Amino acid sequence: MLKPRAILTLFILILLLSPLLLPTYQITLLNYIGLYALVVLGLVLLTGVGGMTSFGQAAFVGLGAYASAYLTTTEQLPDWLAWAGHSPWLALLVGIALTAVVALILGALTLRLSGHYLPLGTIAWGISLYYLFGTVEQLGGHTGVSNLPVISLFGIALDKGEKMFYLIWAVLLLAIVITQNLLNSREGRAIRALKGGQLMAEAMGVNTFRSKLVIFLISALFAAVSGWLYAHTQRFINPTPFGLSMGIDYLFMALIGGVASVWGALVGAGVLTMLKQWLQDLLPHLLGSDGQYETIIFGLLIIAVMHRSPGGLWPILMRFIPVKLKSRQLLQEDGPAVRLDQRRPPRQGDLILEAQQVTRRFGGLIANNNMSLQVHAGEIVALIGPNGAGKSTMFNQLSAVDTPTSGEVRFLGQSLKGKSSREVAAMGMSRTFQHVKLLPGMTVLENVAIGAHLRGERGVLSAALRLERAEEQSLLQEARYQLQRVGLGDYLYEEAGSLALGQQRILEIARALCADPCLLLLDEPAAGLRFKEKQALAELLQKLRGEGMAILLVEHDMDFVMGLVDRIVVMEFGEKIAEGLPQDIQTNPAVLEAYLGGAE
Ligand SMILES: Nc1ncnc2c1ncn2[C@@H]1O[C@H](COP(=O)(O)OP(=O)(O)OP(=O)(O)O)[C@@H](O)[C@H]1O
Repeated sequence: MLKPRAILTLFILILLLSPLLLPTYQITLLNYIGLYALVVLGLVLLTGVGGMTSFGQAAFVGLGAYASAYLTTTEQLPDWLAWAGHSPWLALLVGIALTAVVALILGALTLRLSGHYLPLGTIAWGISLYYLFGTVEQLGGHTGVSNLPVISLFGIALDKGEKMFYLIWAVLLLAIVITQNLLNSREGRAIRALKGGQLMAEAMGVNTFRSKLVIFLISALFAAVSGWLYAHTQRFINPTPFGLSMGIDYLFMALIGGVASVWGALVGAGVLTMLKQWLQDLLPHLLGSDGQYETIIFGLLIIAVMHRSPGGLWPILMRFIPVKLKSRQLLQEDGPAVRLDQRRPPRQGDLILEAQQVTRRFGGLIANNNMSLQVHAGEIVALIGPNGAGKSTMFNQLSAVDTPTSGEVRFLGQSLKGKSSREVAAMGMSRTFQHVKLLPGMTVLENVAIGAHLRGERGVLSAALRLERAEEQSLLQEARYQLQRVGLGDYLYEEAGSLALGQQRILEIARALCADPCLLLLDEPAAGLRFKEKQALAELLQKLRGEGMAILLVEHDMDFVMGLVDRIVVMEFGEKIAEGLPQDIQTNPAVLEAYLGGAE
C-alpha cells in the first residue's frame, strides 16, 4: 500500500523531469492542462463542495488576463495606475484586487439566488464580461492585445513554454495544497456543510452566506491567476478563450474529473484537454475536415462518462491506485490540545427560556395558538402531543428558525425578535433535528466538530496556510470528548452516513453539546434507539441536568419521557392542554382524551 506522500513525491519528480524529457509540443499541452486545472480546482470548491454551479468562470480568467495585458502593454497609463505598469507581478496584484472586487459584488448579487437562478446569473455575468473585453477599445477589441512581456522570476526570464511550465505547475500545486488545507479546517467544515446542510450549519452558528462568498471569491481568484499565467505564456490575448463556451468546458472538466475531489480537477483538465487534442488530430483523417465532428463526439463522450460514473473519473481511478487516503490521516492528533473556553453556566433554577403567548399561523391554519412555556437551568421539560399538534413548529419558534405571528420568545432574558438562528446559537442554545441533519460523507468526528464552530475564530487565510493547527486540535479534541461522552467514541472516523439511525441521533446530541450550550433543544432524541441506547441517553441527559443544563425535548416515547423529565407540557391542535409533573400528566383527563380518544 503506497503512502499518499510517496505518490505525491513521485508525481512532483515526474513534473520536474518532464520539460527535460518531453518535446515542446507536449509541454505546451501540459501547460494548458495546468492552467485549466487551476480554474477547475476553483469549480471543484464552488460546485463540488459548495453545491453552486457556475458557467461564468472563464470571465474571471479573462479579468486576470486582461488586467495584466492592459497594465503591461499600455504606454501611457493613468497616473494612479502608473506604479503597476510594465511589471507582470504588479499587474498580477492589481488583477487579483480587481477580481476580488468584481467577485464580491457579483457574489453579493447572485449567491442569494436559489435553484436555477444562480447558474443563470453566472451565465449572465459571464456573457457580460466577455462582451466587455471585446468592446473596450483600450483592451484591443476583438483583435486583442499582443506583445505581452515575459514574466521574470529570480532574474530568470520565463520566455519559453518549458520555463513557464514550472511556474504554472508550482502555482497549481500550491493552490491544491491551499484548498486541501482549507477543506480540513473549521472554515472548511462550514463550507462542506453548504451542500445539503445549510439549515443545520446555521443552527450551529455558521454564516452560510459568508461561506458561499468565500468559496466564490477563492474560485474567482484561482481563475484570475490562471488568466494571468495564460496571458504571459501566450503573450497575446483576445476575448475568445474567456467566453461562455469555455465556461461550459471548465464545468465539464470538473464534472468529468470528479467534482467532489481536489485531484479530480487535475484529472478532468488532463483528460478533456488530451481528448480534445486527440480527436482534433484523428477525426479529420476519418471523417474529413468539413465538420467539427470532435465537438459532437466530445459531447457524447461526456454524456457517456456522466451516465456510467456520475461522480466523475477520480473515484474510478482511486479504485486502481493502491493508496488509502482517508480523512483519518488528516485528523490525527498532533499532541495534547488546549481545552476550549467554556461558557459560565447559569445558576441552577434560573429562568432560561420563556415563550409568552406564541401564536404561529400558516395562512388559515393556526399551528401554534397562544403557547406559553418556561424552561429553567437544571430542568428537563418535555413537549408532547399527538402527531400534527404543532410541536415542531413550536421548536422552530423557540430556536428562531421561524418567527411567531404574535407573542414573544425570550432566551436568557433577551427577546429573540429579529434574531437569526445563528445569533441564538451564539447565545447558548443548541438543537437537534427531528429528521436527522448530518453530512453523510463526512466522518463522525468532523460532523460533531461543526457544533464547535462558534468556539473557534481562526479564519480562511490561517486555515489555508495551516496556521490554525492549535485551535483545530482543540476543536477536534472537544468533538472527540463529546463523542466519547455520548458513547460514540468507537466511531470517530466512520462516515456519519454509515451509522444506524439511532446512533445518528446521538451524534446530533454530541454536535449540539460541542457548542457548549446552556439550553439543549432535542427533537425526538429517542426515536429509533434500542432499549439499552435509550437507557444510556437518559443517563446522559440526567447527568447534563445535574450540571445545570436546561433541556427541552419533543418526544413520542412515553416510557422514556415519564421516567426522565421534570415537567411535561402537552399540546393538541396547536394549543397547550396541560402542564405538570409526569405522574399528574399521566392521569390528566384532557391528555388521555387527546391521546386515547377519551378512554379512561
Ligand atoms: N411551513 C408550514 N406551512 C404550512 N403548514 C405548516 C408548516 N409547518 C407546519 N405546518 C402545519 O402545522 C401543523 C403542526 O405541525 P407540526 O409539524 O408542528 O406538528 P408536530 O406536533 O411536530 O407533528 P409530528 O409529531 O408529526 O412531528 C400541521 O398541521 C402542519 O401541517
